[in-house]
Amino acid sequence: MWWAFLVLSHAIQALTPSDNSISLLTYNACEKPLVCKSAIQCSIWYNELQALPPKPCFNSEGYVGLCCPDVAHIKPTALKETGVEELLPPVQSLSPILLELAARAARSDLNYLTIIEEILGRNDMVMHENSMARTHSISLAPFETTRSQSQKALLVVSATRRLQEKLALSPERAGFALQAIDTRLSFLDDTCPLLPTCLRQKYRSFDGTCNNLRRPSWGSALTSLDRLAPPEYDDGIWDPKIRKSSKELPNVRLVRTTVVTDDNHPAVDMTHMLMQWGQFVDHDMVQVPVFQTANQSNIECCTPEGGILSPELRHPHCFPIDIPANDPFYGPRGIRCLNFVRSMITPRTECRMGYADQMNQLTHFIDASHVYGPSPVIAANLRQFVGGLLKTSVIEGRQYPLQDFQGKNCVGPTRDTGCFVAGDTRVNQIMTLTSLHIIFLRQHNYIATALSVINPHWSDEILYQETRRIIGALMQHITYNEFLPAILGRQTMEIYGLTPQSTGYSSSYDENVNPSITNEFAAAAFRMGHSLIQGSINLVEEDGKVRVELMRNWFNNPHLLRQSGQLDAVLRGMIDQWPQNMDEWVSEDLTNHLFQRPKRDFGLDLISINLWRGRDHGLPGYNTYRQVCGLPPVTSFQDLLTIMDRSVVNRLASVYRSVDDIDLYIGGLVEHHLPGSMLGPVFSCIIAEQFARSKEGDRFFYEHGGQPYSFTPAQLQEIRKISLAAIICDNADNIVKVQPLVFRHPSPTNPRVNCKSPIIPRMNLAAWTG
Ligand code: HEM
Ligand SMILES: [Ca+2]
Repeated sequence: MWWAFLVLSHAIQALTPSDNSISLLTYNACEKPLVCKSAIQCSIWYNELQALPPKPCFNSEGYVGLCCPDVAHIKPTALKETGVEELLPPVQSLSPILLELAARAARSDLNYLTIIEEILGRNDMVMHENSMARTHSISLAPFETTRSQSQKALLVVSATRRLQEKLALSPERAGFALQAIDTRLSFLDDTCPLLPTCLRQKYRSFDGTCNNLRRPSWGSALTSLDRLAPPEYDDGIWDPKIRKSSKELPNVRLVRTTVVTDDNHPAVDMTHMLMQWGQFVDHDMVQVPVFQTANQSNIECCTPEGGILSPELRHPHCFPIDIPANDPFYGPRGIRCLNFVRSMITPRTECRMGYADQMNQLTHFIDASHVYGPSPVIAANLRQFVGGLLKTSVIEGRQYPLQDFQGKNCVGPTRDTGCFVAGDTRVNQIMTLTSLHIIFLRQHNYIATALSVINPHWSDEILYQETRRIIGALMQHITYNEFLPAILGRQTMEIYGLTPQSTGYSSSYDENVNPSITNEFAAAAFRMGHSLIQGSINLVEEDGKVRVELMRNWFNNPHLLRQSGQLDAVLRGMIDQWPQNMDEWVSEDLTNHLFQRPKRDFGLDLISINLWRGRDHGLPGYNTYRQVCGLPPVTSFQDLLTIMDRSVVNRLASVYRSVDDIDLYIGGLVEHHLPGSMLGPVFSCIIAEQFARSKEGDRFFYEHGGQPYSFTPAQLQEIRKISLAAIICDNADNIVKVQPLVFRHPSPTNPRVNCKSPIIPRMNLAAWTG
């Protein structure tokens, strides 16, 4: 074992009180194969280090660090693109007349949809302004450009359904065999997305196009999610999955109330900031919008009294969640329906007919699109076009994101003072998330200003783009260096080639790896973060006094952050408070009170929504993904006893008919964790595979060398010094002490230190002198 080499001398506690004053004369060498690294550079080994008395040392630059192993690398294993042709059944010879008929019928289906929308609109079947469903729809609203893309996919789906009817194909064959038909050959040629022409630009495009020079649309905004396993739509094409082996699946709310309860099981080694980073990076990676009507109204599927709208009054994209009459929470309140609108779909880049795929309206890459915006138009609105800076609003001398005084997307006092505007529309969802948007905005302006001093000759454009490139790299570095090791554990990191290097370039860019977000990641596995959320948010004042706020009172209401000292209180709270563990216990603030409106005592249920979203996307069940992940499938509930707690298995068995019916989300949520990880094997596999493709498939990934515009080795070393701790120290209003690894709870290995301490290194931007 590597740690057998550790020679234990000083305890780190001895260092912390006077950490600024340690003389370099007390330099400690590390015994090989250990090397002296700052805590942030040893984040990946945190679990092992914590089990041992720490050995402080000074690295060559004078930073106080820990003796840490030099990380070895294992070959990455992201799935390679096999090429559509290899997957397709032999091309069928369909007559051009049949194809034309199907295409024309599809166009009339779409016209029919417009007529239905008109009639529903005229009859006032629209969503109430002040409803919890409205708050939900804010999180999932399409951009203006999104709709036309989705209309194209609706045409392809309709034409596929018409062909299915005509040819009397089974659902199994319809979704797959019809992929053999290229829409460009079939009077649907206008549904095929145009490919951009690419130049070798130094900077990422805003919409992610031209990252892959051979496949310019890979990973770009408005393209489809990829799949690890083929969908199981009810009709094989796009109808939601409502049964398995001809038997109806259990009601999702019943699954949620039977299996998921609210109980306090905190992860005491971690902090709530871990949860919050998860959501922050998620909002860089994926947003699947839901349908709105042609005039951009939100779709309502429930009656004002809480029942399900009758089918003739319901929009065709409604997929309302049915609440059992005897539901312990909603039952007594007379609520029998939770609003749910289907996810938008988009044509696949290969322009094939066949089953539907959902759309990601963001760039799939981790590129800080949530800071800058996922399109040139959105990005331009957020820029000052002076000095490389982003626009801000200044409140009592402090920088905040822009405010939208017209929009009515917030509740509480924020409704009158204006919601914040950032590169992602979910910025106001919960103030802990908003606080990260604020400090990343400030970090951008801080770096742009520093670069303008170093390089007075740089134009606004160069200052902006160079800073944007650094911020994108920081997002990636914090995610791979601090966040993923805490979630996945070191072993999974290494198996999937996710471990950041300590020096040099990575050579893992592979133009055959599709960087797209997978449907399994977005609609199930990464929603594991919902289990980490604390229903109460701690706010810690400068003097250590703690105030507690219930999350249910703060959805889309970030006004508190405008008040002096409150941004710091939220940030201090997050690096102090534990998160909940990833398991079947989830806070009631999310499972009964999500987006609760003022003066109400109920909201939505995020876990039911997650399960329903999986069925909306046609995701196969948990057992399928055991096989996708190389694990043996289970054949009975008995088999699950080695994988989950007995009480959970009993509860699953009481709602699901067969183990094959278990939804991916609930199965992944309740698995026993892998050693050193917060996740079980199936979620680990889906999440690690995603981050492998997000690395290997991203030409601009910060560690990649060999690209015409890779960071220089010196710049890369500076980026490697950065931690979320440093970003908090530099951009909060007045936070003076943090632990170096903010996702980990303070401990002797990770003690709170002064922000100015050399234990928390900073980038030296002189490496960008140009
Ligand atoms: C207070 C915290 C959070 C709230 C209120 C929240 C709420 C939501 C809501 C309402 C949705 C849309 C559900 C749907 O209609 O399908 C969603 C989606 C999602 N959430 Fe969260 N979430 C939170 C934290 C997190 C965290 C910590 C993570 C991950 C670590 C996460 C990952 C995701 C993912 C991956 C999606 C799917 C995104 C998409 O495909 O568009 N969330 N969340
Ligand atoms: Ca992105």
